[in-house]
Amino acid sequence: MTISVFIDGGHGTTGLEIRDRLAAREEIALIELGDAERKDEGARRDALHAADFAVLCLPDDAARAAVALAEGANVRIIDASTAHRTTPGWVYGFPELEAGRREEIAGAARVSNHGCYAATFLALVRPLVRAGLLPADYPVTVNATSGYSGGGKAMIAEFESGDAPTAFRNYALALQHKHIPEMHEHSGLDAAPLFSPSVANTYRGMIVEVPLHLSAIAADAPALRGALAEAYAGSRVVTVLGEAETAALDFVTLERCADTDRLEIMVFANPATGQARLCAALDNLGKGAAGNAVQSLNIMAGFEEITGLRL
Ligand SMILES: NC(=O)C1=CN([C@@H]2O[C@H](COP(=O)(O)OP(=O)(O)OC[C@H]3O[C@@H](n4cnc5c(N)ncnc54)[C@H](OP(=O)(O)O)[C@@H]3O)[C@@H](O)[C@H]2O)C=CC1
Ligand SMILES: CC(=O)N[C@@H](CCC(=O)OP(=O)(O)O)C(=O)O
Repeated sequence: MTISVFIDGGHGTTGLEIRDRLAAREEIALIELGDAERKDEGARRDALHAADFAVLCLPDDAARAAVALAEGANVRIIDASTAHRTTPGWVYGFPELEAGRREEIAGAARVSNHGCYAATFLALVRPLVRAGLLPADYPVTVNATSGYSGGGKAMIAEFESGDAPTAFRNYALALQHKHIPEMHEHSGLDAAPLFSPSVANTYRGMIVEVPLHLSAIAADAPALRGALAEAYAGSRVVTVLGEAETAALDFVTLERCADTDRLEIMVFANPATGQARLCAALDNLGKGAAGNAVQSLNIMAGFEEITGLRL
């Protein structure tokens, strides 16, 4: 079977990454627009109406407009933007997050790709809330660092301007960020987490950490690790490091999963202090964006789920 795929925003950071993963695949025919046409509404409408699948790699407002342009077409859409991540009628496209989610993605006409920070956070927290190990009323804090490609073309240009502004900076200091609604809604937590993101002067990669006081949750590290391992058993994309593997680590680098589509989870803990750090690493452009979009496309089209992924 051959499917046709249009990447709207295909010249942007995420769009090019998805193109990289799809271009060589015989079962996929890409519908591509040249520089003169790629922002032309008529050309984009035609492409959206001609394609079996469209992947939107656009700013939020442009993604909403693309969905309107696709009205009346049979095209099935994966939106990589933030626009539809908590929108009724859209499936939250994180296949590993819930039992049955793959099947929902497989049958969906509208799938929203998860946010990069949100996916990494949810991968850590959602199985623990579901298992009752992390009480829904626990006041969760999320510390996260991204490579600068997370900010798209504009931030890449800023960091690569030849006069790199900084090695590392925090942001979202007004305690608002576009990923918080999906982090809250899909975690099962009562309250929104306190999200503390930062960006480092390296192109790609991400680490997300959730610190926990074990005395407040009545679960120890083996129980947390066990629940996470059970949640992702059999997945080649989301993996949980065992106790010995974790103990051998002195640090986790931002680049740990860079240039891959993997998401790796580690549970660090000290029984003497009763403290733990849930930690996960991925590539913001890999499982955080393009890798996950391709995984969802594979599921929707009935292809082997990990075809084209960098594992
Ligand atoms: N970068 C990342 O790590 C991640 C990004 N995302 C999401 O993916 C989406 C794309 O992000 P990213 O690739 O980083 O952004 P970029 O800025 O790198 O790319 C966006 C692309 O969209 C094009 N574009 C803008 N408006 C229109 C329009 N009206 N019609 C057609 N094309 C248009 C831009 O054109 P031009 O080239 O002329 O500027 C650009 O090529 C965003 O919603 C982002 O939130 C999701 C997860 C991670
Ligand atoms: C470093 C940086 O600026 N990152 C972006 C988030 C990455 C991204 O594009 O988020 P989506 O997954 O929602 O698209 C930010 O904090 O706004």
